[in-house]
Amino acid sequence: MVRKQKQPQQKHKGNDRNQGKPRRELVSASEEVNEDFAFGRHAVVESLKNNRGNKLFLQDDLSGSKIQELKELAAEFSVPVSWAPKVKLDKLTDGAVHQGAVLGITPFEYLTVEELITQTKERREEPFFLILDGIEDPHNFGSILRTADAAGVDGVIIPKHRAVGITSIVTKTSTGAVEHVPVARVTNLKQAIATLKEQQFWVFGTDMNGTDYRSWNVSGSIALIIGNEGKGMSPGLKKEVDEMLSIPMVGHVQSLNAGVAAGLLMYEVFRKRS
Ligand SMILES: C[S@@+](CC[C@H](N)C(=O)[O-])C[C@H]1O[C@@H](n2cnc3c(N)ncnc32)[C@H](O)[C@@H]1O
Repeated sequence: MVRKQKQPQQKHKGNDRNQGKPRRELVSASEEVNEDFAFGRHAVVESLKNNRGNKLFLQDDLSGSKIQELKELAAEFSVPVSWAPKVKLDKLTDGAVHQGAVLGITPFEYLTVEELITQTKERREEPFFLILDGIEDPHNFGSILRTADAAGVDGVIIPKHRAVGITSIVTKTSTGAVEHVPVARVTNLKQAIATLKEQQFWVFGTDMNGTDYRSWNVSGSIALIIGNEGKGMSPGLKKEVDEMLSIPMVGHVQSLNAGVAAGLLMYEVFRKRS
């Protein structure tokens, strides 16, 4: 396949650093339950650094250097700190593991596909996007975002309906990668793919009957589609791709976990482009 080159450019989200000190107060955390939250230390740190924090809850019987670091970061970004018992933090996070740190955050800002393309092309000649065709499990999505950040993926495109968005579990599972990987959310993936093709992207699908991914030509601007955990890729989208790819399997199971398949494929691009 002939692949087109793009001009280098520049990036998206900025971190507005505010000054100031956190207020230290002991509160009832239940007053904040209607907010979006990030929890787990890595996720909290990354959300604070990305200036999305509006109130930090720390477990009142914890201390030490990690808690101190969080307090200092909150101060740097003018985020008030409240101390709450573990049981309150458990309530805020629905019993999930929060490591003593829960941050009230502003809602995640999704991009449009057009914004994603424009922003990415400002800094990358040959962008690599991931398209998630109906990933429903927040742990899969979070783990895919974590690998996407590690492997240098330029952006992720998700559908608005019948798929998980950026929830607090996704944020936690991504260990903060959600603050670094731009995510576009669209009402129609077919339309998004058409937009990518207009911009000279090569679009690749995945299932068990495609070309061996080891012979994948990853040059040019590319987008890779990962299918739903149960149904795989929708048949309508398979018709839109330039090529279907498969990861060979020699055992007894019928397919890999979506996050594992996505990880192998993301790192194949990384390996071939490095
Ligand atoms: C659990 S699989 C879906 C299985 C589904 N029953 C099917 O037939 O496609 C979820 C997604 O992971 C990716 N995947 C899993 N195993 C794969 C493999 N061996 N080769 C390529 N992609 C794979 C595909 O994107 C697939 O849609």
